[in-house]
Amino acid sequence: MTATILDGNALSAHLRTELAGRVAALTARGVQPCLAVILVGEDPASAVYVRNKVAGCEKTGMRSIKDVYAPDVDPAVVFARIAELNADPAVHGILVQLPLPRHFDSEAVLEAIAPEKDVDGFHAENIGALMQGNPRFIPCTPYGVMKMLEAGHVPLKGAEAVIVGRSNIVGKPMAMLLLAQSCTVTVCHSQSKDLAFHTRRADILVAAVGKAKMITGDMIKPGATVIDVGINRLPDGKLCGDVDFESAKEVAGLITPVPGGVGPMTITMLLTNTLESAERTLK
Ligand SMILES: Nc1nc(=O)c2c([nH]1)NC[C@@H]1CN(c3ccc(C(=O)N[C@@H](CCC(=O)O)C(=O)O)cc3)C=[N+]21
Ligand SMILES: [Mg+2]
Repeated sequence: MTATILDGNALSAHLRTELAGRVAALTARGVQPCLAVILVGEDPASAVYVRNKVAGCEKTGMRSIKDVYAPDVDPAVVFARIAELNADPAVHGILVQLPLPRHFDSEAVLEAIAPEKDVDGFHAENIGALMQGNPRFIPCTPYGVMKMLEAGHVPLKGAEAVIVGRSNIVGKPMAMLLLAQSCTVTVCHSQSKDLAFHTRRADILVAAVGKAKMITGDMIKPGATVIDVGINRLPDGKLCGDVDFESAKEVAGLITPVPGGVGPMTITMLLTNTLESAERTLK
């Protein structure tokens, strides 16, 4: 038996059709959702992601603003622009693409974004609200993973969930969301002693480490749901995940591909957060 694929492109297309309807309804009431994206520097992968975000806005009827700065820009210029976007009532979401160049204090940049426009969900206030079980914006990648688990009818209550990776962007918020759904959650990381011992116990395995193909079939419990958050570019230019898809698909019950899995869902949830931010302005 080979695993059933959880198709992030198909689920995204479905969700974005629903979003477009809500965007049209809100626009008819005089509020067109608007996302502002700030990109500093010319990292080609970042440029692709930002282009996908802007295209996602266009296709769902949202407005977008894209500000691109030179890699050596004075951070004060970016802080001033964030302040301007914070104060602009026509802007509902602000995203500063990460990673930022080294002369930036990334944390300070994220904290400068108005929490009610922080559609990434990275501001300390929003992370705190998520931890308390009262989220304002759920970080887009873990939010997309939860939607994929829902679409796959994956049972969560009491399930053993193992997350590999402890980043602020994926691993930590992922743990909070799965915990809120009553999974038993284990978070593994680079210092974990016997990684395979943990991963083999997982009913739900989330790989978010950034190491190509590091999760192999022998590390997976038969029938498990395997969610691959990794996006690694191989020397030949091809994208691959943190999971070795070829061996994993022979063991897993459900699996997400790369590309076409979590990546497009991340953008779909960004659009969702932007729409919801705009909807809240009418409440
Ligand atoms: N402030 C901020 N927010 C982010 O959400 C954020 C960020 N910074 N920095 C970088 C990461 C990465 N990320 C991706 C989004 C979409 C795809 C995506 O669309 N992937 C496609 C393939 C795209 C390609 O061809 O490269 C796929 O997996 O099918 C990937 C990665 C958002 N990030
Ligand atoms: Mg990590």
